[in-house]
Amino acid sequence: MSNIVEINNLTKKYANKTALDNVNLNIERGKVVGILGPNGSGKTTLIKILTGLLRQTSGEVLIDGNKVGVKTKSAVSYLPDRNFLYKWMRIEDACHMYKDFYTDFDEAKFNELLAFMNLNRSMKIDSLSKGMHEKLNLALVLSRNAKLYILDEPIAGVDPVARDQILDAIINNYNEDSSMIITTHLVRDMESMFDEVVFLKDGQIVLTGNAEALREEKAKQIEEIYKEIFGEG
Ligand SMILES: Nc1ncnc2c1ncn2[C@@H]1O[C@H](COP(=O)(O)OP(=O)(O)OP(=O)(O)O)[C@@H](O)[C@H]1O
Repeated sequence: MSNIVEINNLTKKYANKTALDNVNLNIERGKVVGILGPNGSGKTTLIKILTGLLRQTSGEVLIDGNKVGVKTKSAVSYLPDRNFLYKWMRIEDACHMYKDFYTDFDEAKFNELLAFMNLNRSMKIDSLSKGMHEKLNLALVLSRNAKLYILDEPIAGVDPVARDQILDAIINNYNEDSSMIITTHLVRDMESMFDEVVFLKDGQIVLTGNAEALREEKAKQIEEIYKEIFGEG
């Protein structure tokens, strides 16, 4: 089984909106895949189906050969696009929560990542800035020894210094035996990380391929291809 993710004819409809329209996608093990698209293109819907937070309307999703469920949830380490920690906590408590929830949580790695992010265990969650929150959340998510990491908009809304730190943490802590899916509309900052890219427009994949091959074929950066597809300046 070489694919960590297999998505066949996936459709998700909300009441009067088709958010994903017959999506087919395979993701090979050991790859970093960028899911690229502007607001409303269906990125979060796709991620929520992969993580089991939402049910599809039709189609099939397999992670590591299994339908999304308890087994796949334990194989996936997920960074949601919003904060998931309680305000009363200190970083210390967040660490304990993760240790209790996930048997694959590596506390030593977490401590290393905290130091790298200039955070410490006694800090209170409600005193953290948005960038600090994002760094903490990422430190928690990357400290699991998961088969698949899913990061939803990991650098949205953080300043350039925090952004660089977050990108370095992802690059330095990515283990080549695992796979990573990252959604973003901040393509310029992230494109060097991607092995594969998937352009999602109005719930459909309009272009996908190896990032380097696409750059060569089109003689353009991924960012320029993105602008061409989505018409963003
Ligand atoms: N609970 C919901 N009920 C109805 N429509 C929804 C719901 N959630 C999302 N949608 C719609 O589905 C489409 C895809 O939304 P989704 O959040 O997946 O996009 P996205 O690419 O993640 O956007 P963003 O970058 O803004 O998070 C949008 O048109 C959105 O309005």
